[in-house]
Amino acid sequence: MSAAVAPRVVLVGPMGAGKTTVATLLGDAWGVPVRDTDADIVETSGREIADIFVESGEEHFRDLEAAAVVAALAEHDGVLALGGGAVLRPETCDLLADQTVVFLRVGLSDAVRRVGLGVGRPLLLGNVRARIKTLLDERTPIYESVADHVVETDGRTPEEVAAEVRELLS
Ligand SMILES: Nc1ncnc2c1ncn2[C@@H]1O[C@H](COP(=O)(O)OP(=O)(O)O)[C@@H](O)[C@H]1O
Ligand SMILES: O=C(O)C1=C[C@@H](OP(=O)(O)O)[C@@H](O)[C@H](O)C1
Ligand SMILES: [Mg+2]
Repeated sequence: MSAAVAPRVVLVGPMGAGKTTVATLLGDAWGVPVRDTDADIVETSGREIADIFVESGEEHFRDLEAAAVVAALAEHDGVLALGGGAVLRPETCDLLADQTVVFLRVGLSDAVRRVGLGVGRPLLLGNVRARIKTLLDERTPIYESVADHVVETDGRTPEEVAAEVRELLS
């Protein structure tokens, strides 16, 4: 059974897919609030994402992220953007089964172009292109498994992507 409060849409996908950007455009278009689990984690922990990874490790970040997803799904009825690795936790995927989930797909070249040097995204430290390729290979099947809709973002502007999401959900 769906919760009484539920996001209108949950955006998933890799770093650089445009989840954060498109969430804001959708919120503006629909006139609903926007949440992003990365921003929620920064606010509740008082630390930047990169600092959490460096000081406390990825697993601790994933714990905070899983808790941020639970809170957002329970409290928020607007647009919700997840971090790219949120789907690594099976309990998060289970929760997404009751939600309307859109997978913003991005290919390797566009993702690399968009994240640049990966500043602020600690998992990309080192060879950004090689790291993104590994993450895309590992995670694409998970994004596909939780998604109700897949929207391609390569070669498209965030506005075009947001327009397709709006059309899909209208
Ligand atoms: N469709 C797009 N085309 C070009 N650049 C984009 C697109 N979507 C997002 N961007 C840019 O890519 C970068 C990463 O976007 P962001 O929304 O933070 O992605 P995510 O939250 O999925 O990691 C930002 O600089 C953003 O302006
Ligand atoms: O893919 C990941 O593991 C991560 C994605 C980031 O969010 P975006 O996907 O919004 O960049 C952020 O949560 C963190 O750097 C880890
Ligand atoms: Mg983001």
